[in-house]
Amino acid sequence: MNDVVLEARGLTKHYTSGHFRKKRIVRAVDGVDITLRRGEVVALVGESGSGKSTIARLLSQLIPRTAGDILLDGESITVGYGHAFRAYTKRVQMIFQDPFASLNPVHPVRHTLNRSVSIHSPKLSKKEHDAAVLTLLERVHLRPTERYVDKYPHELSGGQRQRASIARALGASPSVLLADEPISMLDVSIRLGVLNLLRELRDELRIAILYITHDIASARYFADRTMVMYAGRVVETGDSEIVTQHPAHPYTNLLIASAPDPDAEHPEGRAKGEPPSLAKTPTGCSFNPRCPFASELCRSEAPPLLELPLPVSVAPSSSVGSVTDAAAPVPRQAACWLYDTTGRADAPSAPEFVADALGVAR
Ligand SMILES: Nc1ncnc2c1ncn2[C@@H]1O[C@H](COP(=O)(O)OP(=O)(O)OP(=O)(O)O)[C@@H](O)[C@H]1O
Repeated sequence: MNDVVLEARGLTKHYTSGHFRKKRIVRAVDGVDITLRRGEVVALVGESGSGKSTIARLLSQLIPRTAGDILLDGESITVGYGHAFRAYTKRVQMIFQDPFASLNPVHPVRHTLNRSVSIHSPKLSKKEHDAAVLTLLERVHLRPTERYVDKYPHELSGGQRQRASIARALGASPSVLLADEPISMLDVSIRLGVLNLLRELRDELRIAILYITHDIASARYFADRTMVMYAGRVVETGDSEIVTQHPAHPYTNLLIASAPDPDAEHPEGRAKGEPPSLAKTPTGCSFNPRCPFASELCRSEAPPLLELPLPVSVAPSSSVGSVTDAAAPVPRQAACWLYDTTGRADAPSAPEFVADALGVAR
């Protein structure tokens, strides 16, 4: 069974800024491949400015792409506006960081959900329509639904507002949710509840979810697969447990090492050093100025995404269960010359964590 719903190949977005001779090209997203499957959460992790939100806007077709292809149910699709855009939006919905962005402050929740239901299911009777609105609230656990339906956004807590905006997105019965930092503005104590709700939607409605976050620890908890982005490119991708427990790319290592302490006063956390300007990325690997292991090769040539073996400790054992029953292992890749197997003399020498990432006994 092919579970792929939404796919992007070579997704690229370059912004032009400045005028005349000072014109600069900002390479916000450069040649990114993403596959979203039914009933699966993919986390897109990276620092501010790495291009995560641009990917969400490209996938939702809110902005045009510079290059690359987007496929919905295997068919290449570019929508401009009008009917084609509305039909696409019905399948691919966005959830924003700030729930106020999708809830009109001057209207009660009922108004927002009425609109969502009537846009996406215009043929319902009045009774069916009203029931659909309450079902949406039930779906996001805003109970008793009769009470929440007449609340204004300012009468709801941050978590309740985010639940209402998720209900609004569900009004379209989407196949894909693009969730851009859906919990980062919420109180730490209620973040887990919202992630658990999204997980329920993944399992019960089999929705494909792209979860955008700067918090790699939450990716481990919530996502099936994790993609790490740096300066507009994917630098590591694989099963979330493997990427977060046996990171392969030096940048993923840095992100994990600087992961926020949840009890800290300012739990945002920051990796040491600064990401490059996307208008003037370094030659070779974009991460090389911050990388303690960079060699001459890293400074001169950008590494491709290289295929990595699964660590022995987590690789599925062929002696357990039937091979045909097992889900296909998630491919694991890193864009780093540390994993070059062609034996180039100018390649970097492997630090200790590489052995762990490759599953070689230490
Ligand atoms: N409309 C625009 N015009 C010019 N540059 C832009 C535009 N939108 C985004 N950028 C640039 O593209 C890069 C990627 O931005 P993006 O918002 O996708 O990153 P992000 O990883 O989502 O960061 P954050 O977590 O802060 O939202 C940044 O350097 C940003 O300044």
